[in-house]
Amino acid sequence: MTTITTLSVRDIRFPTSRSLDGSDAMNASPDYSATYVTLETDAPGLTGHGLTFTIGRGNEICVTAVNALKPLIVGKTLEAIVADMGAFWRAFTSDSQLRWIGPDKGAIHLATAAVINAVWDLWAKSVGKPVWKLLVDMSPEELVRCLDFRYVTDAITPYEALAMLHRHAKTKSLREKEMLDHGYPAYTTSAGWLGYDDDKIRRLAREGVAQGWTHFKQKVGGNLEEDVRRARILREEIGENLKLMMDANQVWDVDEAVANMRRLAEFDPWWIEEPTSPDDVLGHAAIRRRLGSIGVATGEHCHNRVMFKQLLQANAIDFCQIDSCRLGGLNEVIVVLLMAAKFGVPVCPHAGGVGLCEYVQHISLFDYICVSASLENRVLEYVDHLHEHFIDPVVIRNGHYMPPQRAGYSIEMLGASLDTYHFPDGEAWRRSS
Ligand SMILES: C[C@H](O)[C@@H](O)[C@@H](O)[C@H](O)C(=O)O
Ligand SMILES: [Mg+2]
Repeated sequence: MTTITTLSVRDIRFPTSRSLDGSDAMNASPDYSATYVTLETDAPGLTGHGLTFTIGRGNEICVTAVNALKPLIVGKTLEAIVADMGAFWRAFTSDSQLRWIGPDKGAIHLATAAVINAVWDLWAKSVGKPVWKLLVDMSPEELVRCLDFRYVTDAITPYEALAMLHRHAKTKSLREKEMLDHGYPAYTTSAGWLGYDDDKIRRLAREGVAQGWTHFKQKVGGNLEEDVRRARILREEIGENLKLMMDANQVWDVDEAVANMRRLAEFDPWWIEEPTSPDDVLGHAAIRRRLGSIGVATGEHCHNRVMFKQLLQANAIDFCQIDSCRLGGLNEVIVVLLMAAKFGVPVCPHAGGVGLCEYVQHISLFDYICVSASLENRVLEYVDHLHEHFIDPVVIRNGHYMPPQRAGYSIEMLGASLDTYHFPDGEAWRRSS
């Protein structure tokens, strides 16, 4: 038996706002941050790691929320948890006094993701596999037992999920081999941050094309004429044939989104991401209907499976952008992957931030190998920041994520980075104050 003996949590922040990396129309100066969780066990050398991504001051609230969740996990055995992961997830998200400040949303749900993902990391390490491979090697029955379908059975039942997983089970090994050989297709956001000047955008786009990227994302939603100018620069650099996506990070009202995207349509955007409030399901549906040929993408702020269910039922999205920390960890992510596959909507996970690329590669590999069995209209986000702080950073080859081989969820950070960027007393922060 392996008992989880302690949970510790750290407030880690990177001063990315100084270079405006990660800046967008809503988040002018984010400091990419992580609420970083470590689960110690009584098994020699076995620890689990998880994080939730935030962008600065909110991080301390997530740290406090993780501390509140501690009694729900410390003292449990790994064996008892994984024997019925679905039941564990249900219990973990059902503590009545903590659920009151959710339910299944906000700081408590972000904190849930950090802990739940740490459990997956621990589980995968205990069997010596990367998380994607742990999932791929499970039978459909074992997988479905990890999930909680509460509130979504009107869209997908566990029986349907089982049937969907069985449909592709026989051909799994072909897709696994394909992924190991070629990797999972990705797109880059690195050239398009709102705070970058024109020269930097041009240089980064040119470098991106030379590196083999085929899909580029641009931030929009500031001044419309500036958006137009930057889109022109990007199109000049990437040409007509590569894909350009736009991301407004929620700044527009519905009518504004339609009007502004009609103006930007001459640059042939493949999708408009977060055109309006992430909670406005019907608003997304209206924008999608009115824009016609421009796809609507959202999900990085979609906080639970119920919201995704509604976006899918309302035909509101062309691309489903799950976030590995916004949802309550991998269990809830898998429920959304299954629903999206049932509705025929491709999943293009949100990444970037700190650690999100490391997480979502596992999710997209599993999605392709076991759930969707399709790469059509699917690209995984990539941003080239902060990977150097991870023990097992992502590997990109020719615009593709190469499957990680090391056991776990690839989210463990280097001890020196944890010390340097610890807020507020790490060296990186002491220097600045
Ligand atoms: C503040 C962040 O960098 C966001 O701008 C980023 O997550 C973005 O929405 C994205 O799609 O990558
Ligand atoms: Mg975005």
